Amino acid sequence: MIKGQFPIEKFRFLETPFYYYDIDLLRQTLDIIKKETQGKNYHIHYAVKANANPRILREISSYGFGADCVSGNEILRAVECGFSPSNIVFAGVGKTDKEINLALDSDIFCFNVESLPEMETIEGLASKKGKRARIALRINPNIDAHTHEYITTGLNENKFGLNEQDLPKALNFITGASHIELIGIHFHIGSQITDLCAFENLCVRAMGWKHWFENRGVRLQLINVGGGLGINYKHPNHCPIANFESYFRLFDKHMKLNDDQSIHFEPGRSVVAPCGSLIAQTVYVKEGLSKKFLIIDAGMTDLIRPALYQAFHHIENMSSEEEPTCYDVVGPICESSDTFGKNREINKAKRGDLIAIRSAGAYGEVMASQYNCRKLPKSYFSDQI
Ligand SMILES: Cc1ncc(COP(=O)(O)O)c(C=O)c1O
Ligand SMILES: N[C@@H](CCCC[NH3+])C(=O)O
Repeated sequence: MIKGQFPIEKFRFLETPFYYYDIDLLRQTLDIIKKETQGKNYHIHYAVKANANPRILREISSYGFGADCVSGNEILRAVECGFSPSNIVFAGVGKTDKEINLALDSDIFCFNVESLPEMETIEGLASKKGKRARIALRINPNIDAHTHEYITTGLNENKFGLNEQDLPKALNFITGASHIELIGIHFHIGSQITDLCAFENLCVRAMGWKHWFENRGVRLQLINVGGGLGINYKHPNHCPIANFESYFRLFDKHMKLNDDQSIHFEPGRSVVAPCGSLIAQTVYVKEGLSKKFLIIDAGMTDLIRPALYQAFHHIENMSSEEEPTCYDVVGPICESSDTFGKNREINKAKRGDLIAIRSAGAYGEVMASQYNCRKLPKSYFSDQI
């Protein structure tokens, strides 16, 4: 841990557990994304699902970026927090009529369509309103993203997107429809992708589909390559920002588009994960038969990723300078999977010590639950405490 990185003295007055967001780090990350995409035909739609905290959303929207939403409520939240509807894309395999109507009334930029029946529904609802909806077809490219099986999305077995064999039917329907306009194609192959080769494969596949459409007389305005860029969960202090330079350079190199065509990106985790930490307090240090348990007051209800995907988060004891000791770090929830880390070397702990679970800014606070009648965690920001 970098000394002085967290305002521990201030933390002592706050009820734990809570999320703490480093706003400077978030801004540094957003600055890099802006720098890497400026002057190119690149558009960013931040994936709201990763963190929908209003303060975080306002920071991101203030950079002029768009939003990628996956529910009607995310659209409402994004607009409330400063994102322009004309910069919102709407994905999801189960868009309801109510959500589609909301998106049509809000005049969002584009629906990322995931099935033939969804496309027919959008056509029908847009027709009733006398509107024309812009759509991009989400294609399942059958690419292995080499990430955890629960967060891979672009394989044939996954529920997302249209399969190759659906595309002629989709195109046929669009040709005869007067209330939808096909403006692009969309992909999202998975999350926490650290092997950039997966994105290279995606570029090759996307260019293939672009030609497929062009050969059928369809000129696409955009290719949306989704999100998925991973971060370094092991070393949050050494690598606090995702490798955006290499990521965007890869698309510069492999996507050959015309001047009037653009690439859209939907990063989530890479934008917000590093800036968030879950701060907890040590309730007990318990000697087990063969191990020591560090029992903290945060649980899987506050951060479910370790329980759900065996995800690794770096854990540190902010209150101790003593020699590291090996602990299983666990929460108070009545589930054995309520474990944040096993066999972790952490500075020797005592009751009351403050513990930081790092890189928790994405899919942390948004996935919190109230199981065991727990309170939802609060959030604090580096420039406000
Ligand atoms: C369609 C879509 N776009 C973007 C994202 C954001 O992905 P990530 O947080 O990995 O960047 C997701 C989530 O995996 C998604 O499902
Ligand atoms: N919630 C997952 C990622 C899912 C991304 C959404 N498709 C995580 O914590 O890693």
